[in-house]
Amino acid sequence: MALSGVKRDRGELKIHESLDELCTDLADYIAELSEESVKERGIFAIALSGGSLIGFMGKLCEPPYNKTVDWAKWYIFWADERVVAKSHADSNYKLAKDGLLSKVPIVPSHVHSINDSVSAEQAADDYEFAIRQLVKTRTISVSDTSDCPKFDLILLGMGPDGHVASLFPGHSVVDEKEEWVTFIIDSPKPPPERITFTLPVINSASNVAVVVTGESKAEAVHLAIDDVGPDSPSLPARMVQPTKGKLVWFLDKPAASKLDSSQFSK
Ligand SMILES: O=C1O[C@H](COP(=O)(O)O)[C@@H](O)[C@H](O)[C@H]1O
Repeated sequence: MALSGVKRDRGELKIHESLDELCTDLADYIAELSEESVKERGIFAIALSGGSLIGFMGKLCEPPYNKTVDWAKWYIFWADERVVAKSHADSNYKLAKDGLLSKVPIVPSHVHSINDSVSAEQAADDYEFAIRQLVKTRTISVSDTSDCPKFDLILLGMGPDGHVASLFPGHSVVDEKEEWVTFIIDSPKPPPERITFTLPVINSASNVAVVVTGESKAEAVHLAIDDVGPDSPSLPARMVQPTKGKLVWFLDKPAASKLDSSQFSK
């Protein structure tokens, strides 16, 4: 690993020499959290994102992880989803199914995807309702500081504009405080209709990992992590600040290339 450090208030930074190294480190991290969570409460409730993230999780489908991870204890959710058919190329569910879920022995009834046959608003309401039922049975834990669900792990990607899940910079959805799951119908990145976890839910998780690669995202990484002062735009990625949970950034060197390394504490 090129550099690993802790940045005050911005969590742990893991900067990798290569994508292969990042993928191995990410698989180790997820496998360890799964083991801890299953030991502690018999369940691992994990929320995925779409985009490049799923490809980076590919090593979980290979030895040793495909045999050592307790897949039967996994419950799968999505931190954001596009409101398209599950068979559509833009579907985050399809991406995860093709790249991960179909390759490991996850219990089909543990996979909680959205209702894709209703409006974005209804899909968000239905998804929040489903999560509320699973919080009642403690399949998903509950935060002790808010009434929010406490996922064992939420995995996020980040766009070059600094969006995470489907929380886009300057969109009112970023300010949503009441709902657990909300919707947008005017996403600046296609497709336009999406549902997304809100920041209170993301920030109530036990663990949040943000996985970012490539030079095109270096400026957003800098704005999301460095001490940039009050006049800089506050990106949704910067608002990812788990209240009690642990935040880890998985970066490659190009994505980390604009970080102010003098601000690192090793
Ligand atoms: O639209 C989305 O974009 C982000 C970032 O995707 P990436 O391909 O640039 O990694 C993703 O995390 C989110 O889930 C997705 O809906």
